[in-house]
Amino acid sequence: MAIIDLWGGVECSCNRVGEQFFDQLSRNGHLNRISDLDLFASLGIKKLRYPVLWEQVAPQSLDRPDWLWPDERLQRLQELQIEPIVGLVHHGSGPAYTSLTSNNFAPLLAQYAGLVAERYPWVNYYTPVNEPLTTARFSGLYGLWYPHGTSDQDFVRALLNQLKGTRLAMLAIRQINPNAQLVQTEDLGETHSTHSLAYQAAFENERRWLSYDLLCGKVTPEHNLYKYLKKSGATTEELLEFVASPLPPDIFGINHYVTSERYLDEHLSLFPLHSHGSNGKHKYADVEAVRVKGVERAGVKSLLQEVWQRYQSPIAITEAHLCCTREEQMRWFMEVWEAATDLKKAGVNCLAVTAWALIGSYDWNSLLTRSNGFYESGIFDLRIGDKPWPTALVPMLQSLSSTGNYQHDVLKHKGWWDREERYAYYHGEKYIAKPTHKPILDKNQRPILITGATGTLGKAFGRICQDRGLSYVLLNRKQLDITNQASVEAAIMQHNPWAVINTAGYVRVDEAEKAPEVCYRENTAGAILLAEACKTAGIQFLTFSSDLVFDGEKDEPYTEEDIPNPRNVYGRSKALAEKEIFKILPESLIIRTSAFFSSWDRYNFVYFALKSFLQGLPFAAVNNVKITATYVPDLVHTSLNLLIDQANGIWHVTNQGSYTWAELARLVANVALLKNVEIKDQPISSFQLPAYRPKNSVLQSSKIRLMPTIEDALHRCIPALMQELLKHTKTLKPDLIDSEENLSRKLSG
Ligand SMILES: NC(=O)c1ccc[n+]([C@@H]2O[C@H](COP(=O)([O-])OP(=O)(O)OC[C@H]3O[C@@H](n4cnc5c(N)ncnc54)[C@H](OP(=O)(O)O)[C@@H]3O)[C@@H](O)[C@H]2O)c1
Ligand SMILES: Cc1cn([C@H]2C[C@H](O)[C@@H](COP(=O)(O)OP(=O)(O)O[C@H]3O[C@@H](C)[C@H](O)[C@@H](O)[C@H]3O)O2)c(=O)[nH]c1=O
Repeated sequence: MAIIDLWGGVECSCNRVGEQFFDQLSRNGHLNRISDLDLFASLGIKKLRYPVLWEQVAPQSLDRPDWLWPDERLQRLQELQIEPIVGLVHHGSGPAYTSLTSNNFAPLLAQYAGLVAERYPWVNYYTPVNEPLTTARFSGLYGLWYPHGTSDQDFVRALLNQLKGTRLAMLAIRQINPNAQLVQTEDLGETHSTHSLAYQAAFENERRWLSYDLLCGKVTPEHNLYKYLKKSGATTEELLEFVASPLPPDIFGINHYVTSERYLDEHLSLFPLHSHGSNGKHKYADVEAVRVKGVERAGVKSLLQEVWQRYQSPIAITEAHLCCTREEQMRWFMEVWEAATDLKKAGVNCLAVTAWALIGSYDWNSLLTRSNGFYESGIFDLRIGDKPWPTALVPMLQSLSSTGNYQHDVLKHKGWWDREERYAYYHGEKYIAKPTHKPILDKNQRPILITGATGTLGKAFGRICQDRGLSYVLLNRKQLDITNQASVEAAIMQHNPWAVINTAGYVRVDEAEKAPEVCYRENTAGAILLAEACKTAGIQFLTFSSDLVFDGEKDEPYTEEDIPNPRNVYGRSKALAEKEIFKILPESLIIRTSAFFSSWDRYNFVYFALKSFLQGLPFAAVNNVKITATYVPDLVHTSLNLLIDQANGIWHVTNQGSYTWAELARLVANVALLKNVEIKDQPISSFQLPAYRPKNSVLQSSKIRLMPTIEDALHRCIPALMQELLKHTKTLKPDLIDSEENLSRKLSG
């Protein structure tokens, strides 16, 4: 039985930048997808942080509120027996007829809150203003959000108005529902620093409590920040009003992120420009403490203990979310859940952990100041399928909400925030962590078994499993010959993997025409043997197929729904493998992909083209065959996410975009900033290749929309590839690169 509750929350920030409102609900589509609520209910959540946002219900004036959307949604939550924690303002500054520094903000918010309570008198939990201190920092101190203040005066005014608004809102709500509870959320990350900035860290470590201290009436003239507030424009009356009639939160909601703890350092040159700032006295960088070696982070458990000791009131984690790969998201949530559960067992009144950003969020990497479509998946991923795709976190949360426990092999390893490779800074120096390269990362963690250790894809899986803290065994042909049943069964017996990834195969397309039996043995018979062994062992199986299963007669891209009709031996061996594998193990995951490129190997078209260009040699390229190309690291990351999500069936995973080989060669030259390269466009027939090549083998996925474009991937690949080539290319033609400055910019990526 779980001793704490699982809550959920939809990322619903609606912040204003200039005259533009950035609204997550329309970005993540929840605004028009009520069916999400049923998905949320399937997680076993008891409460849902849910928006009835002021900016959306009464954008023009409080006289003409539009209740259509919240009526429908709150009614559905009642039907689903999910208790809403209603949020009225989420990183916003209110509708355009008010703002965080306007004196009408608090009374108007209270008026709106009263209207909401009248409409939904059964609602018992409210967060009138989410994270008032964070919003006041971004809107009043850092100038990022409206009204774009950059002073202590604006910061304090914005903070006090939000807290006065919260107090008055709860009073108005309790006129209607006296039992209504205030769930006050805040991000309380501790600040660390160098010795010389200890004073600023001490100030910030006091300031982080201000929302709670003010609401609890603790900010008396004796409070450490009372003078600071007065100096920054707060009046004695408004401060003493909080003391006279405190309105302490009924539940202290902590929004805690791996980046919440900060580190201040005056050695600016060490840190990226975007982290530089100042307090008017010193210039310093403000970075996430998790990246700084030698900084002892408090961590979520001690933070929750600190809140408990300070306020002795019910607490809950009201936002737990990590922008990262599946297994890391699972590890982060599990760490927070275990911390809360342990504290509950130790007598702390810790109520729940909230799975935040259930359907993900957009553009937090720009602090919600730009619409670049940078998406972070949540418990559900919006980039897969035609409805929110249940990631591997769904079965985890379903188990936690019912039993309080969950087992998965990927959880038996530390998260990146606890691994050496996280460090980027150390004692005033840049710090490059020495990767500790060992496959079996944790003896009692069952590995992923990867075949094809000497191959392009096999090696890439090894590297990335290491980087992601996923235990793996990478076996070469001697250690596991996929065409030999005894060898396959022995390897599975010996390593007891939780999944098998087959990257082994015969890829010499032209030679296959003359050696069909070897090609079929390695691409078909071998893959079938592995599928049978996985079926017997009851474990997951992932293998790779190719765009060459198609005949190329279609003018449009091929999707997963298209019927294969291979025109060469290699393609036929792959198509047959697909069919036979699903007969044996229908839950298999088969990823069709095409035309690899990476900076980790030299047997790919991008490498050949770049090498010719740098040698000033003409490069002959096919101009009448259209393909999609695939950046191997992107393919591996996506494949691992799909495997951990227990996806099955056929999936097309390539980078987005389609080119002829000649067009791809030109794109490579452009991205590498090379001019005067000689590309000779030639029809495929001129290459007289033994194997037929379909004139169009462009792959597109009707299921997945998360792979970056080919151009974006080339920008990430070419700097390392150039480094590689310049190291090994004797005959470099300098005039190719239009300026040294461009060469160094290109090489630095
Ligand atoms: N390259 C592409 O552009 C591309 C595109 C679409 C799909 N694919 C598919 O992706 C997969 C990986 O391709 P890749 O480019 O990484 O190929 P690769 O570099 O040629 O590697 C193939 C690997 O398979 C191993 N292998 C072959 N037969 C084996 C056997 N009987 N037992 C054990 N290992 C065996 C090879 O070992 P040895 O070194 O001992 O021969 C080699 O390590 C293949 O299924 C391929 O069809 C590739
Ligand atoms: C080397 C080279 C190739 N090409 C063209 C001709 C070929 O059709 C094409 C690629 O040549 P090859 O690498 O031999 O690839 P290929 O056509 O055999 O490629 C295939 O390999 C299979 C393993 C994969 O499953 C397929 O997805 C696909 O990538 O590029 C040029 O235009 N100029 C060149 O200099």
